[in-house]
Amino acid sequence: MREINFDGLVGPSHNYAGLSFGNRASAGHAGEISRPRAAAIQGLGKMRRMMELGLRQGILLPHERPLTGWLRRFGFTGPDDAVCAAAWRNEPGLLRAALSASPMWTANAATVSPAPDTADGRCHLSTANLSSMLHRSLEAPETTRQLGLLFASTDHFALHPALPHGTGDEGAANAMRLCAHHGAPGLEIFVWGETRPGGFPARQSRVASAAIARRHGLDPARTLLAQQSDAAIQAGAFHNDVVAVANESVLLVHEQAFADQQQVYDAILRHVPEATILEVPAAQISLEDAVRSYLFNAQLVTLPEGGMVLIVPDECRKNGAVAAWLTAMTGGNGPVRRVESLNLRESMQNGGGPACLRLRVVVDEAAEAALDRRFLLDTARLDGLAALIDDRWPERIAPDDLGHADLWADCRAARQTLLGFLGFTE
Ligand SMILES: N=C(N)NCCC[C@H](NC(=O)CCC(=O)O)C(=O)O
Repeated sequence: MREINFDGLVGPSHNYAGLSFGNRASAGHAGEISRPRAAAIQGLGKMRRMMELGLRQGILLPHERPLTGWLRRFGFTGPDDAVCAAAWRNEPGLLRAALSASPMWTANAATVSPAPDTADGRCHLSTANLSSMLHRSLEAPETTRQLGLLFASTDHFALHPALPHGTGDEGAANAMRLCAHHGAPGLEIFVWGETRPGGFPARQSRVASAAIARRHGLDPARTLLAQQSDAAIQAGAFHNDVVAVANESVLLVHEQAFADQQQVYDAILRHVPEATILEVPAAQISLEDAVRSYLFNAQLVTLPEGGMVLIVPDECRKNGAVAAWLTAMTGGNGPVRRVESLNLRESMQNGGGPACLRLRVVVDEAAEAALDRRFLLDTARLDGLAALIDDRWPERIAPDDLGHADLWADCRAARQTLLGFLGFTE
């Protein structure tokens, strides 16, 4: 079995609206000028690198923006542009939400349990409700639609709808899987948090995590619900994947990721005795540096020829403590000897690193063959996408541009061109 990464293609409306309370990068860059074209090209650069490494790469598509149908539910009427204009005049926050390109962070699209872990031997997926943030709560219906096409084969896949709102679920960003190798049964770890009054919100609820494990038919003996540490949430780790990343038998984790660190390590070593836990001490890298650099939001991947590579954002090289730790790690005797760094600055400035931008799905050959090919990339399609983005994606978006009909028209047209190129007729 092997892992396929489905990256979210950065949509043409990518902008900095400061919509995510508790996400320090989102707040810190609010009101700045964004560069959607550069953002999308940076994302494609990561996909290209993954393919060069011999890994299978797919995409998920930007959603319709502005999402006029959603704005209509607030009582705005008339033609689409009149709806958007009225929303901008009366409730600009609603138009900002309806224009967010947040579906690009597909680690939050769904939670995935590969076939070896589930009772019926199919790969189970649950669309995330993303109900904690208004702009992200719009995503689930379109995400379900795309996942329904991509994973249409019920012989191999079972897709569950989003959980009811109010039970916060942010998808794979809060789940980890430890196993001997991708095809072996794994220990699935679901990380949930509790909101402290006056603090940053915890976005994954225990109720949601437990429900997903139940729905996916996981063996309770190989399932762990682990509480995220409050220190991590307050430092800006709004998802677990900002402080931990796992791949096969390796866990890279910050010392302060969980409320009970030892409970997590004990469970891992019980189920995967050969596991390597690379714990980064707070004395070497503080939670603040972890959040600033997004070290743990790396993609840790197994290469076809064996061995693992850690794909980090360039910000890790610029942070002295993190750069020193990475040099020491690759020089040591551990399972991760290679680190590559990529420029994902446009996404990073909204709090999305390499791992946020991808949904990982482990499949066998038969399940892979059943996937909708339109979501899979080869070099020719990647080149075609780059040319299309160069041509159609806005170069820059300033905060006031969000209220202009020209931008709405450009975003709609860019997406239509993309859908046509990829073979989607709507
Ligand atoms: N950690 C993972 N897996 N995903 C990162 C998601 C970043 C996203 N940022 C935003 O939604 C910012 C949008 C804005 O401010 O305009 C979020 O906070 O949900």
